[in-house]
Amino acid sequence: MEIIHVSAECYPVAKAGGLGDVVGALPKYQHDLGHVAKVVMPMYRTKFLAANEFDVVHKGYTHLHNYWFNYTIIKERTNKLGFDLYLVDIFGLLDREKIYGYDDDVERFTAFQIAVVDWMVSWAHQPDIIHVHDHHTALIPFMVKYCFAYQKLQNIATVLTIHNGQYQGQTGMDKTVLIPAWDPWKRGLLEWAGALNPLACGIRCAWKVTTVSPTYLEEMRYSSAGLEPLLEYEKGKCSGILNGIDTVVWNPATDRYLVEDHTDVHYDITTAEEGKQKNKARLCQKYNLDPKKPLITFIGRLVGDKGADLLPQVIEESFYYIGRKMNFFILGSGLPEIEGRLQGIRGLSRGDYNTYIGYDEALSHLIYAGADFILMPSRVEPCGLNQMYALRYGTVPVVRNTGGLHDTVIDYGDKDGYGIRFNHATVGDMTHGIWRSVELFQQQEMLREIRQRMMQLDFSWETSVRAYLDLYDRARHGG
Ligand SMILES: Nc1ncnc2c1ncn2[C@@H]1O[C@H](COP(=O)(O)OP(=O)(O)O[C@H]2O[C@H](CO)[C@@H](O)[C@H](O)[C@H]2O)[C@@H](O)[C@H]1O
Repeated sequence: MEIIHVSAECYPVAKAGGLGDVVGALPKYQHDLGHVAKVVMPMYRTKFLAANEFDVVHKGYTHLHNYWFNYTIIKERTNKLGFDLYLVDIFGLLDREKIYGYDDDVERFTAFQIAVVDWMVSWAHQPDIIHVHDHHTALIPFMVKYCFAYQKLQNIATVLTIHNGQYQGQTGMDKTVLIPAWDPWKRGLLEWAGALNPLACGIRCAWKVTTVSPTYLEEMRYSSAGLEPLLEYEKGKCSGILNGIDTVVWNPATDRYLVEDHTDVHYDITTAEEGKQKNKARLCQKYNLDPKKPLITFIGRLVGDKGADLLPQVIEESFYYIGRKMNFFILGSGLPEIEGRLQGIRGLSRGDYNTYIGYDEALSHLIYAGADFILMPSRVEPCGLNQMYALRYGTVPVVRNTGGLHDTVIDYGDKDGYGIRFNHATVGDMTHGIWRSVELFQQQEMLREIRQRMMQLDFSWETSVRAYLDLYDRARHGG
């Protein structure tokens, strides 16, 4: 099968979160099973671009309403990522350092999608599947079906994966003029709740829709930022497929970020205790924390969906009610008020709290390796990768029982369990989770046993990749 993934992110080219991880891994595993998997993404000005060699494969000229633009498609020369990588360059729109966050993001991602389909129309052959990811690429299923210029592509099966349904890309209906001439009778497919809603449009127009865990699909039917009735209506074509993790990138025995001049800080299941101690010592030394106390961490976007707004109060209350028995370390960036509060409470630290505000891939790997616990108090968690990375690195996930966290973490109090689960994204529930972490840390023998159990778990792409292939087959042949 030939599968074209269209995405705004792909690790290691450009990543802002879990979307990048998934699009950097899934095609690789599809390729390993003998399929042709291609990734098409915008050509941002990232380090990857400067550090690698590319060939120009296509040049085109098209338009975004009355703005005509040239675009260029370049292909990474060596296929070093394990799949064919294509980057779309549009001068003045995509040639920026950051992925998101510009005033003209609607125009940028619409132009990107137009360039992708315009290029595909010129192909001599047709791929079997166009797989789009999240709202930035979710207009493509509509465009190939109803834009007059792209009719040649209308029989290609389209699949939309929802990595996070909270972000839908809504904008004014006036922006529909940006989409090249389309069947006016289909206007209703673009509109949801009075706005142009690319995610809702993708859910309606894609041949199949997936969410990144089965539980999240269930949850979306009663809580999905306004899309509930749509998910209920379209449930026949939706399925939940749990993400896997890239076990080559995320392996404590070979992790390229775990390097310390001349000291081997890698570890596997047989050397986990010692290996984690060494990484913890490095982390604690660097950030002025106490390696004798449990190290409880958080990595992620500092937004309400991740429960990050609760962290400052939880940390303060934990110190007050449980005592200074633990360290906290937070890595993240997001809403300025949460960043500010987390930085503000650094004044409370007695060598047991610190934070790094920003995005740092290498530091995140050191945290998975060196921490004892990772906190995920998410209000919404479509799948969550942090807990799966943590499990592979022998770090106990302390999670709210929701979405993909429900599907991947069993409380250590239950049969064959290994994590700590709590039910509500509240300060009380989280603080109780922290208290249980501190208690568990004091029972070192049990913690060792749990660590062994966690590190044996298999969250590789193996199963999920087959589920996607099966879904593609059903999309192509009906069913
Ligand atoms: N400041 C920082 N520095 C370094 N690394 C950082 C970082 N902040 C986050 N990361 C990294 O970004 C990734 C986060 O992935 P998640 O899947 O947990 O969340 P995200 O909400 O981005 O993804 C969405 O898509 C994914 C993929 O489908 C779903 O798992 C998830 O539930 C959904 O919300 C991890 O690799 C993490 O280490």
